[in-house]
Amino acid sequence: MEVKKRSTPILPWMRSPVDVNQFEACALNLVPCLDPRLEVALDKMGFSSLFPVQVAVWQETIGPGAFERDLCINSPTGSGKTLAYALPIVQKLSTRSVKCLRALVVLPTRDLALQVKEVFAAIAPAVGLSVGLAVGQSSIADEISELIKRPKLEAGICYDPEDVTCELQSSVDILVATPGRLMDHINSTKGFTLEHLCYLVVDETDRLLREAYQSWLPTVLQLTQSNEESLFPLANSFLSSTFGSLKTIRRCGVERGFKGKSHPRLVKMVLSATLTQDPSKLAQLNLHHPLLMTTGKRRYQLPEKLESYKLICESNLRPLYLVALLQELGEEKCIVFTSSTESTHRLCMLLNLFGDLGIKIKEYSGLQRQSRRSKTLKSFREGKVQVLVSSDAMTRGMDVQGVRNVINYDIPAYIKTYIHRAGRTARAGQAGRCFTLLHKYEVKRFKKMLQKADNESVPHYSVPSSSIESLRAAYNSALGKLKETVESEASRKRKFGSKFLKLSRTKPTDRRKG
Ligand SMILES: Nc1ncnc2c1ncn2[C@@H]1O[C@H](COP(=O)(O)OP(=O)(O)OP(=O)(O)O)[C@@H](O)[C@H]1O
Repeated sequence: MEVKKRSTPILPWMRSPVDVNQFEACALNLVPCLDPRLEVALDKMGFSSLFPVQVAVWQETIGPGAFERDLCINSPTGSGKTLAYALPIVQKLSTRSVKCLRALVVLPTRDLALQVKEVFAAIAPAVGLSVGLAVGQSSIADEISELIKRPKLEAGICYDPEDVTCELQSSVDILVATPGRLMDHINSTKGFTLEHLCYLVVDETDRLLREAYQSWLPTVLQLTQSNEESLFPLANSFLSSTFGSLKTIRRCGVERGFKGKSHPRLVKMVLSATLTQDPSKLAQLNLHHPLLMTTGKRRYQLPEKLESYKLICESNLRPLYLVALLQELGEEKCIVFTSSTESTHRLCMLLNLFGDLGIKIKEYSGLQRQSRRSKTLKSFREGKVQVLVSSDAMTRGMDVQGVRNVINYDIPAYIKTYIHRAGRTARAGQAGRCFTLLHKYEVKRFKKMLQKADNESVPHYSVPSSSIESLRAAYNSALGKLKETVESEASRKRKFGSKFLKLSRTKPTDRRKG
């Protein structure tokens, strides 16, 4: 007997969203109330107009009725969600007189946070605001010195650091952070406070809500609520004593509160191309009278100029089909997605053992060190690398100019994954293609999955059999070399592992230092 899956009830406020499709792009000089300094900054970025989602959010956040409601923005990949929240926040903070941390943007990964920081950094200085980053890219000490301003000590007078804590002040107005590093600063950085926070952005919300990351969200919400509401009275008294006398409208509101609520309240903006509708997940955000902004009627939407194709092949011939396809695509920037870090590593090695394909291919995955990943990403952005073989580390939010093609070497398990992977191309109104390599038994499942994004028919893409045949000899030789490379890697790991084990047994303190 078929068991019917119970559908999750939709929250009432989600039933009447604002449709972003009703908005049109708007030339910068026609955007109401836009600060002329920000217009110049946007112009320098090469932007001549605001995209529809940016116009829709601007309308809700600037002018009468501004930010009366928290915003939940569900708009396709590449539609410009970053600027949609960055621009109103920067414009709203442009009139602030005292520097303190007033806007916090949280993202799930370091590379994404870096990307978003660049957007803020391109506009915020134009109105005298500074932006900080807390992602663990540098040592915690370096990060603290970027984020917290120390008082200038008079020559010859030596203060005890405990005595100067009341003078500590934030060096930044806006902070872009990953949850882990944010929690490090909350727990141990003197002078780091969220008590003046006016704006909280949770980007890639569904991903961030899926993982608890040391309870970062409840902690942030508690530290920004009025004293009456706080479950952390000790934390609040610690913060008040460290921050001393700095009075902002927000802080006074938090202190006084009104019926147990702070006023002005903390404004929240949550965004994703696949925003969750799960009431229990959304409840964690404690949204105030939320307004849903979405594009079209469908829950999942692919970019307008994205073309999706399926390529059917035998499982054991997939590498051959991939190489033939890459050869057809030539030097166009392309991302190849696999289902795991392990297969990313092996596939990238195999492709590089194929002989001279005339394209530079690199790996990008969670298995690698951050420094290595950042270097690869930079080369890919600069066009020195044309093909990136990636695990799902590259799936969400990453914005690389000129990516014309995405290839799903492994079929994604969920429509959400398909949407985010495919969304690395066809961004900002550009055209792009997404190819999915399938075994014939996977075709039905793939079709069903894409129907959820209103993509009924995905045409076949065929690679001439002559191309496949001509690659067979090179493939067999590459497979042989791959076996040798994998074996030598494994023996190196074993050697390193036993050395490390010996060291860790004899010198426990050294290991901790390392
Ligand atoms: N007004 C604009 N004019 C021209 N280009 C823009 C504009 N706004 C954003 N862009 C560009 O559009 C691209 C996509 O923007 P962004 O990364 O914010 O998309 P997104 O909606 O957040 O996508 P994702 O869901 O994948 O994270 C970026 O390259 C950005 O520079």
